Amino acid sequence: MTILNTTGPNGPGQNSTGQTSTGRTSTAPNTVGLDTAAVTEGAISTLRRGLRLSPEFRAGLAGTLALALVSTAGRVVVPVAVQQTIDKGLGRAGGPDIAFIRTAVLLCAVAVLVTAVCAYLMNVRLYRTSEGGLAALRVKAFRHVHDLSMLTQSGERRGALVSRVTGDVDQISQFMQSGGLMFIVSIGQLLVASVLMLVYSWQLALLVWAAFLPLAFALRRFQRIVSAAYFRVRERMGDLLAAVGESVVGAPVIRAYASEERTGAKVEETVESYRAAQTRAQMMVALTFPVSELVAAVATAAVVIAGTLLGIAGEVSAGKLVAFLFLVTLFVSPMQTATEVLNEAQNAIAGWRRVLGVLDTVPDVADPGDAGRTLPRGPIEVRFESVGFAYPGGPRVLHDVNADIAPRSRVAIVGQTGSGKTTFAKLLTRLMDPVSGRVLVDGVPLTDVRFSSLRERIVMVPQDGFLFDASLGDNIRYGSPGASDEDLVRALTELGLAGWLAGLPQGLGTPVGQRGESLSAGERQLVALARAYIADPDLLVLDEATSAVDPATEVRIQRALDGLTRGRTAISIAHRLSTAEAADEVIVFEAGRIVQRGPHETLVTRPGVYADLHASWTAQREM
Ligand SMILES: Nc1ncnc2c1ncn2[C@@H]1O[C@H](COP(=O)(O)OP(=O)(O)OP(=O)(O)O)[C@@H](O)[C@H]1O
Repeated sequence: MTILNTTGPNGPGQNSTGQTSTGRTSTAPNTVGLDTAAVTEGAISTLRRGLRLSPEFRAGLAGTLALALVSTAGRVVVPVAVQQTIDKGLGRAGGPDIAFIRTAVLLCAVAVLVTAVCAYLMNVRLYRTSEGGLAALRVKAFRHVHDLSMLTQSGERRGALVSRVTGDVDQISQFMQSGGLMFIVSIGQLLVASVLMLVYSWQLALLVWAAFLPLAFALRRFQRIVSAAYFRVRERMGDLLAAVGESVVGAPVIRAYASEERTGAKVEETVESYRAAQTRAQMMVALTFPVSELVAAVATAAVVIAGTLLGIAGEVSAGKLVAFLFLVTLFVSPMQTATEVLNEAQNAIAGWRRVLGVLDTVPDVADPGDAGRTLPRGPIEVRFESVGFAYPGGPRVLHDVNADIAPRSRVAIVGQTGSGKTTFAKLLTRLMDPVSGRVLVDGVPLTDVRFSSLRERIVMVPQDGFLFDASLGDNIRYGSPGASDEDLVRALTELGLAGWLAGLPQGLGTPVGQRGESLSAGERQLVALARAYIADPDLLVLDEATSAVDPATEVRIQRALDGLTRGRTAISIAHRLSTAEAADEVIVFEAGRIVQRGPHETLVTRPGVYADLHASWTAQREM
């Protein structure tokens, strides 16, 4: 089935057993809304799952880690050189050994150079790997969004959905490229400094660890609080994007009703919420800076005092004590950057959770895939068997709907607003699955038909045929990507639209503008009909547009509709009296039930819902 106003083909994401790309099995096929289970998941588990899902991030990690090790090992060269220079060069029994000092300085210079080159190479590798991983993650998340049903998508505001695929992935990017880098270097630095400290003086090493151990534990606990704060930040960003997006898309309505003030206030509210959440999170992180500074100062003072005492007792040489002070600085700086890394990591994990929230969401309308059936070509027969439907969390809106629609028949669906017509059409095109009963096409349950076959055979033309910011020809071609310009011209001619095409300034090349704004409402409908015609489906589901058009366009639309529906099964949600009159059969809905069906001529003579609707249509037309 194809909804001709929306997207291209669905991307992969779910297999025939109902598994998502993350490997979770669906336990609630009717679940809608994005998965929020990840919110309660631990940081490490999120990180692990995220990395498992994006193996690209791990590509060449061993090489990068080796470079990180060399570049961090190089950092201890200076303290070692200082220690050697003092103890062996300057403190030699017979006076300073200049040759030794020169060699030590030279070796030190070479080591520093090697360290710098390794650090550069490590950066380059990290950037390459992380950008590759992020691009793959974006594509994966985007494709999965398209696998989700309309119902799931409508549970999440569009802007927030966009933010999950863009902003949230960016947060991961920042961590992978700077926080992650700092993380690797910091761990390496901590290890190397610790080992050397142990070699120089185990007593002083224990002293430094004792000073920092409580801080390490405190940071671990603190991480959870910061994590929750950053999750709120990401949520507020989603709200902000949704509000801004809505205000831009709805700009004409906002202007028409002079509600700029109200809309502005709403957007400002989301900006303010984002600011408050971000400030709160950053203030928490900022608190860790002075605390770690304090601990560093205490550790340095303790080393100076204890080191001096050990020196007097002859257990530590002057060179080792000076080198130790260098090492304490090396040990302290990862502790301080840990807060920064924590900041980046929490942000990234919050982002990752939201991206995983998309990927974890099981598509509730599943493609049977290769296990599914392919429908043969030819006019389609439709059958609704005791179909019931309720939107998530809502009451039943369709009750025990039974209907048989013969191949090639033109059926008009009519009823008061809210009576269930669109819901009926959505079930027929498998945008949603019934809560009870089943829908069959050519005797095959819709749930057994593979999406590719469904899209080929069934086409839905919604009321507001969405047009992409491309040429008229390209918009029509969405119905059949391989169609040539000649095919398009032939299709338009067969629909009686050759005159209209000839009147357009650039013919098929005419740009339609964003959402087709350069065309009139009637012209947009013509494009939607031509798009459906070129797709050549066997079952057409038309949600008739309600927008008023001029009489000439009305005639064109009617002619195009006749051409489009000829020889196919066509089910129209009729908003026009003429459609119901011209149909082979009319199905009348009231409060989610089919209350009447039959030809217009019969129904119009019987007292009932249809006769009442017809009377009010006729009265309107005569006004
Ligand atoms: N996405 C949704 N979530 C919750 N309830 C919905 C949703 N869409 C429709 N409904 C409800 O389902 C019922 C049937 O709606 P439906 O859109 O099928 O009516 P309709 O006959 O097509 O109306 P209209 O002629 O105005 O388009 C209504 O009560 C409506 O409020």
